[in-house]
Parts: sequence; C-alpha cells; structure tokens
Amino acid sequence: MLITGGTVVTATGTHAADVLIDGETIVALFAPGHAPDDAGQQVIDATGKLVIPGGIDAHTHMELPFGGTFASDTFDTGTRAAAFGGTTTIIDFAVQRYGENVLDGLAAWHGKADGNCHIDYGFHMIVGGVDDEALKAMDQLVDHEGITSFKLFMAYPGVFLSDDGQILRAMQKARGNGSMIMMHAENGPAIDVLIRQALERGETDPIHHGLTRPSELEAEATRRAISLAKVAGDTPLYIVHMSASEALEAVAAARDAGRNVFAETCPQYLYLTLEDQLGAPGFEGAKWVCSTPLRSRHESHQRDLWKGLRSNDLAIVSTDHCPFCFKDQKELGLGDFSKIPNGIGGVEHRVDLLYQGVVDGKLSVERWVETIATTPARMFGLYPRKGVIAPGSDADVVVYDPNGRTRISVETHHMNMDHSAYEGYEIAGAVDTVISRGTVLVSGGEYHGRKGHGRYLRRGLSSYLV
Ligand SMILES: NC(=O)NCCC(=O)O
Ligand SMILES: [Zn+2]
Ligand SMILES: [Zn+2]
Repeated sequence: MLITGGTVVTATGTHAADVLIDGETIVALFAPGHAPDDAGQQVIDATGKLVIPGGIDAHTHMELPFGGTFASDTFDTGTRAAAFGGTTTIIDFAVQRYGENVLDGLAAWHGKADGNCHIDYGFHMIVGGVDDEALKAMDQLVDHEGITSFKLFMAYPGVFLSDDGQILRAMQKARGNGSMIMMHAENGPAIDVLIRQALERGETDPIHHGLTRPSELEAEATRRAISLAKVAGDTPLYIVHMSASEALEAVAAARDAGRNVFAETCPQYLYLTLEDQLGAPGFEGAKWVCSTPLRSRHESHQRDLWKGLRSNDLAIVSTDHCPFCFKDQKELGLGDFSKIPNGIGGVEHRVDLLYQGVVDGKLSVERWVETIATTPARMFGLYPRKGVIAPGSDADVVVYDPNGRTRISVETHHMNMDHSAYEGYEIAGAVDTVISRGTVLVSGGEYHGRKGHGRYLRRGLSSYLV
C-alpha cells in the first residue's frame, strides 16, 4: 500500500512524503513521487491531507461495572467507534476489586475483549484492593502479562479507594518492578462528607456532583500522591483525568523539581463546564456527570489546561471513555446525584476535538500528534511499534483532512450512547482514512473493518521517564 501526496506529521516535524506499507508494517518513506514504480498495489491519494500515526487512547472503560450498571460500549462497539474517530489503539482498564484476585480480574477482562476488538488494545490494571497477594500479582503482570501500569483510587471509598498505606506499598512495588502508578486523585472521604451534607439539604440535582467535588480536593490528593511517590523512591506517577488548575500546579512543580510525575487531561475538561453542561436544567446535567468533575467556567481551569498541554505539564489527552445511556442508566440517579453512574463517552471524538485546538491556534500540529499518539505510546511501553510514522512501526495511519468538517451528533456517532456529550459541535477537520496494521478500517465514512481484527498488546516498560 502506498499513501501518496500527503504531509506526514510526527511529534518532531512535518514534511511531504509518500508512505510505503508492506503487510502490517511501514517499510519506507519517500520524497514525494520517488517511490519505485512498482511500489504499492493499493494507492491511497492523500493530496492536501495530513498523514499521522493512528491515535492511541490510553484511558478507556469498555463495559466497566459502575454504580449498579455497566458502561454501555462493549469492546466491539467501542473499538469500532474509536476507529471511526481515528484511534487505532486503546489501553483499557482491567479491574480487581477489594477481595478479588488480580489475575482473575485480568482473565475476566481478556474474556470481554478477546476476539471482539476492531483495533489493537492493551490493559492497565486497576488494583482496588492492595494486599500481599495483589502486590505479588503486580510483579507477575509486569513480567509475564505485558501490563506495566496500575491504577489506584484516592476516591470512591468502599468501592475502589486505597488508603495512604496501601498506596505507599503499591508505589514501592512499582518502584521495584519498573512500572507506573496511575492515580485517580480526589480526596474521596472528604467528598463523601460533602455529598452527604448536600443530600441532607435537599440538593439532589446533577450540578451538586460537581459542587461536592471542589478543585481543592483534587489538588490535595494530587499533592499527596506526589509526596507518597517521592517517599516510595520516586515511583513514576501519572495523574489521570486532570481537571483543576491547582492540581496542574502541583504536577508542574514536581516536574520542575525533576520528578517522574506526569498527567493527562481529557477533552471534556478542555471544552465543557460545570455551568453550561452539568448545570443544564432539570436532570439533563446527568449526561456530564464524571469524576473528576467538569469545572467552573468562571475559574481559569480550561485556560490553564491548554497551557499545560503546550508546556508538557500535561503530556497526554485521553478520553476516559466511560459511556452510560441517559435512559435507564444515568436515570439511576434521579432524585440523588450521587447515584448517577460516573462517566462521559468520547472515544470517537478525541482526535477531532484536539485538532480543533490546532485550528484555534492553541496547539501546533506536531504537538497534536504528540499528545494523541506519540507520548501515549512512549509513556505506556508501545513505542516505536505504535505512535509514529517510521520504517518498522506498525502501519497504523490516519489520513486527516484539514479542509474537512465534522459535526458531532448522536444521530451520526457510532458509540453505544443515546446522547452525545458534544452534541452540535462543529470541527474544522475530518478523519478521512483509518488504517490499522495495513488494513483499511475506515475510508470516506464507510466501515471496512471487522470485529476480531484488534490484537492484545503486551506492553513494555515506559520509555518516557526522566
Ligand atoms: N471518570 C469517570 O467518571 N468514570 C470512569 C471511572 C474513572 O476513571 O474514575
Ligand atoms: Zn478515575
Ligand atoms: Zn477512567
């Protein structure tokens, strides 16, 4: 396959080149028009378009059990939707809950994903119950299962929360085996007090989900996680779904001190707000209940997050894709916001929404590629197999049309959700062709992929550490 006439964009530069793919692999880049005459039985004309590495969404939750229901995308529907949006790899979260066995949890997630994915996938492991057995299993996952990152929670007491002692022990284990700790940084016990008090006052609408999770409690947990990682011997620490300026400040300070501290944000925190979405009339705001929550438009969070993306204090944009339908799922919290399942779906829109940042002059085109593909690959042990257009890399390629237009709507999206968090958003730019390991999955809006094409990725250790 030869992709001709396009502008290849990588994290380090932009240049006109023709890309030659043999089987599943990129084998050569040629100056435009200089590929051998017999190269490429299949030619894709990318004239006027950008040729970028396939997107890597490092934070998704297909079929996650939460609040008495399950995230509404399966590995089948969710990875197909991801492909439509230019994402060719996801890293989802296998789950161990308190009292369960880590390896059983992993086996259960393989059972959900195996044979059902349209794009390649890996797993992080959520460790919801840190004990001697779980700590031993962490070594096994790193050594034998290709899982080199572990998510812990400072929120959700009684469900996923680890106390500081458990966190420290898991961080010490990660320091020993070279893996990364991912942290849901919110002070859950304090938040639970605020939730109880709000409900006692009769404050039951979705906006109170945000008001009972103040940014200071995200910042406090972020600072605590950074301290614990230091005590554990500078364990690599990655703060997930960052939404608050004060938390970002803490990460920036740690990074300035030379620490292995990293963070991601998500499109919802860059575009949506507490007042405009979570505060929508009646129960409508339930569509945007997620944790960390959307922040106030009267504060500086969005401006600071965009700045953090430019300065690399925010290294990655993931979606935290965790969709729930409004009907019957979000509605579980009618009359009590604390029972609304937490999560927003967006795996299909991340590449487009971040391209809007390029159009708006907030990110360079190279930084766009870096935050949506290259750094996720480096951070989570997939580079250079994924995340770059270079000879020897998997042929995961997106042809992106900077002159196209994308209108986001529940009418046209492919996620299994009965609403869109970004309904009516218009983006100047559009995914044109999506290739996964040399197979065209999407072209001209038509789907050519198949369930089962996606393979499990055994990941190595991060190559992003300082
Ligand atoms: N973020 C969210 O609201 N739901 C998914 C679970 C998590 O990432 O904490
Ligand atoms: Zn989380
Ligand atoms: Zn998540």
